[in-house]
Amino acid sequence: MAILAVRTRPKILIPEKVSADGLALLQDKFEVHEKKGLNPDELSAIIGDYEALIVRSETQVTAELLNEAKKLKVVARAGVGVDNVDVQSATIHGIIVVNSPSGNINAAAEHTIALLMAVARNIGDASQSIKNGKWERSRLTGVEAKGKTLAIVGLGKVGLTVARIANGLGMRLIAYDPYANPNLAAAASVTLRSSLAELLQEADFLTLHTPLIASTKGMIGKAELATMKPTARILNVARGGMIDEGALVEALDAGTIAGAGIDVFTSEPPKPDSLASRLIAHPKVVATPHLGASTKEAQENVSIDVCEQVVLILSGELPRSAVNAPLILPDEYRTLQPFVSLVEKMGSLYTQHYSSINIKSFRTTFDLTYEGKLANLNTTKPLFAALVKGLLTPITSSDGLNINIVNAELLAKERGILINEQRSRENVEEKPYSSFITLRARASRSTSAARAGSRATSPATSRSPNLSRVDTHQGTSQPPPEQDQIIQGFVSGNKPFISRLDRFKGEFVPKGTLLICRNFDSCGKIGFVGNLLGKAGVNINFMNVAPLDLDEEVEAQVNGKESNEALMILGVDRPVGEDVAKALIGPEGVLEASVVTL
Ligand SMILES: NC(=O)C1=CN([C@@H]2O[C@H](COP(=O)(O)OP(=O)(O)OC[C@H]3O[C@@H](n4cnc5c(N)ncnc54)[C@H](O)[C@@H]3O)[C@@H](O)[C@H]2O)C=CC1
Ligand SMILES: O=C(O)C(=O)COP(=O)(O)O
Repeated sequence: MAILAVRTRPKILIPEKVSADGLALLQDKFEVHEKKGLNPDELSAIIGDYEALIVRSETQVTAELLNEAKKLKVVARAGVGVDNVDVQSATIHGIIVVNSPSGNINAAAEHTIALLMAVARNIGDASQSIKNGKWERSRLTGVEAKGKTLAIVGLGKVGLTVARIANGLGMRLIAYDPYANPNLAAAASVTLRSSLAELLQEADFLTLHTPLIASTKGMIGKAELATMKPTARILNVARGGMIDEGALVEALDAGTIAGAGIDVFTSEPPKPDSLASRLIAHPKVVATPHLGASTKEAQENVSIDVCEQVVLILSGELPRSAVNAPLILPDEYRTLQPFVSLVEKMGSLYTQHYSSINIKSFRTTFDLTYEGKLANLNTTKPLFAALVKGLLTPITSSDGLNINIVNAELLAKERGILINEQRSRENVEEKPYSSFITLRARASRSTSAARAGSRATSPATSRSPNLSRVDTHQGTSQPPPEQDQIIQGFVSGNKPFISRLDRFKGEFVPKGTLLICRNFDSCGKIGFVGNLLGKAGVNINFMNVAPLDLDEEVEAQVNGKESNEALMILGVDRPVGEDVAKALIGPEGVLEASVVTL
C-alpha cells in the first residue's frame, strides 16, 4: 500500500487579540490558529499541537501548561511584561520566551500622562456627572501639573519616556531606581533619590514603572501611603500587584491620598466584590481596563516585533530579544550565525563518527578553540549551545529534547559534559580564512573514570538512532585510545567546511549523508567502494580525499604506525545500511567506515 507523506506546516496558536500586521508575516510559512476565549483546560488540551504560542497579558502560561507543550519552541509575548509567563519552566523545557521590549513604551507613557491629567482635572468624574445631566463646576475644580513634583519609581524605558513628556508640562522630576543610568536620568532632567521613602514624601504625583518582581510586589502599602502628602495622586500603568489595593481604597476614603489613576489590577478582569473592583468603583479613581499598550501603533509594533522573532526561531535562527537567553548584539549575531551552523555540525559529526568505535568512550571534556575574528567576540554563547546541541541531538532525538541557547548550559551540566571555550589570536594571518574553530575531545583518564560511574543519562549509555559505523579492529591501524579526538572547521562564503577530522586534513562540506572511510592510500580503493555502493543502489554525489596531516605522518613513522592512510569522504544520496558499510571493510577494501547524517 502506498503511503502518502503529507508535510504539515508548523502550527502557531494565538489565544488573544494580536494585530494582523505581524500575523501577515506568518501566514505563508505556518498554520496560524487564532482561538480567543479558551479557558486554561481548553488551552492545555490543544497546546501539544503547537510550535509557537503568541500571547498578551491575559493568557497565563504556567508550568502545567508548558508540561503539555511537547512541540513548543517559543512563547512570544506581544508586549513587555512577562509576569504571566513561567519563564523558569520555559527555560527548563528549552522554550525561548521573547517579548517586544520597546514596541509599546510610548503608548504606556502617553497613557500614564493621560491618567495624570485625568486625575488632576477630575475628567472621569466630570464626564460621568455631565452625562448624568449635571453641571458641577465648583466640585470638580482640579489642580495643574505645572510646577508639581512627579515622583517616578522605575526609571526604565517607560519611566524615562514619562519623564520626558512631563518635563514638557513643566513638572519637577524625581525618581527612585537603584539600577538607573544617572546620565540618562540627568539628560531627562530627573533627579535621582536614594530611597523610596525619600521619594514618597516629596511626591505630588507618584507613578510606578517597574516590572512586577519580588522587590516590587506590594511596594506601596499602608505604611508607604501614610508617609505621602494628603494632596498626592497615584498612577499605576505598570502592574497591579505593586500597590496594596485595599490600603489605597482606605487612604482615598480617609482623604490621606487625593486620587488615583489606575490601569492595572491584581486580578484582570477584576472579580466582583474584589478589592480591585472597589478601587475601580471609587469616585476618586480614574480607571482603565489595562489599556496602556492599546493603541493602533503600539499593537502594530509589538505584533510585527514578536512575529518576526517567531519566524526566526521556527527557522532555526536566534531571536533579537529573548527574555531567557543572553543578549546578542545584531552585528555579533550576523558574524556568529554561519559558525553556529558549523559548530553544531562539528558536534554532530563528533558523536556520530566516533561514538560507535567504542560507544563507551564518548568523551565528556571538550576544548572549543576560536581563532581569528571569533576570538574577539563578546559572546560565544550561541556557539557553546550549538556544540551541546550537535553532540547530543544524534543520541537524544528520541527524547524529543529541544536543545538551544536557553537550556544548553543546564543540559551539558546534567550530562556531565564539560566544555572549555578558548580564544586564540595566534597564526590567524597564515590561515586562508578569517576565523577557524577546533574541537578537541580530551582523552583524560580522570574523565573516563568519572564517566564510568553511574550517570544513567550519559550519552555513553544512550543509543544512536542514525548511527552506523563498522570497525575492522585491525591491530595497528586503530588510533590509540588515549589520543585526543580532533575536528577542525571554518566558514567560507557563509558555508561551513570541515578541514580536519582526527589525524586527517582535507576540506569537505558537512551536509547530507556522508560515508567516511579510513583506508590505506593505495590503488583500487575508490573503485572498490564505488562499485559496492553502486550495487547497493547508492549514488555518490561527491568525493573528497583527506590525507594524513603532515605532522601526523612524521609522528606515525617515528612511532612505527601506518603512515599511508587517508580518509575518503563520500557524499551519498541516501542512508548506507550497516550491511553495506560492513561489506566495504576488508583487505581489498577499507579499514573502517562510518555513516553520518549532517
Ligand atoms: N499597562 C500597560 O499596558 C503596560 C505596562 N507596562 C509595564 O510597565 C513596566 C515598565 O516597563 P519598561 O519601562 O519597559 O521596563 P524597563 O525594564 O525598561 O524598566 C523597569 C525599571 O524598573 C527598575 N526597577 C527594578 N526593580 C526596581 C525596584 N525594586 N525599585 C525601583 N526601580 C526598580 C529597573 O531598574 C528599570 O530601570 C513593566 O511592568 C511593564 O510590564 C509596559 C507597557 C504597557
Ligand atoms: O506590555 C505590557 O507589559 C503590557 O502590560 C501590555 O499588555 P497587553 O498586551 O495590552 O495585554
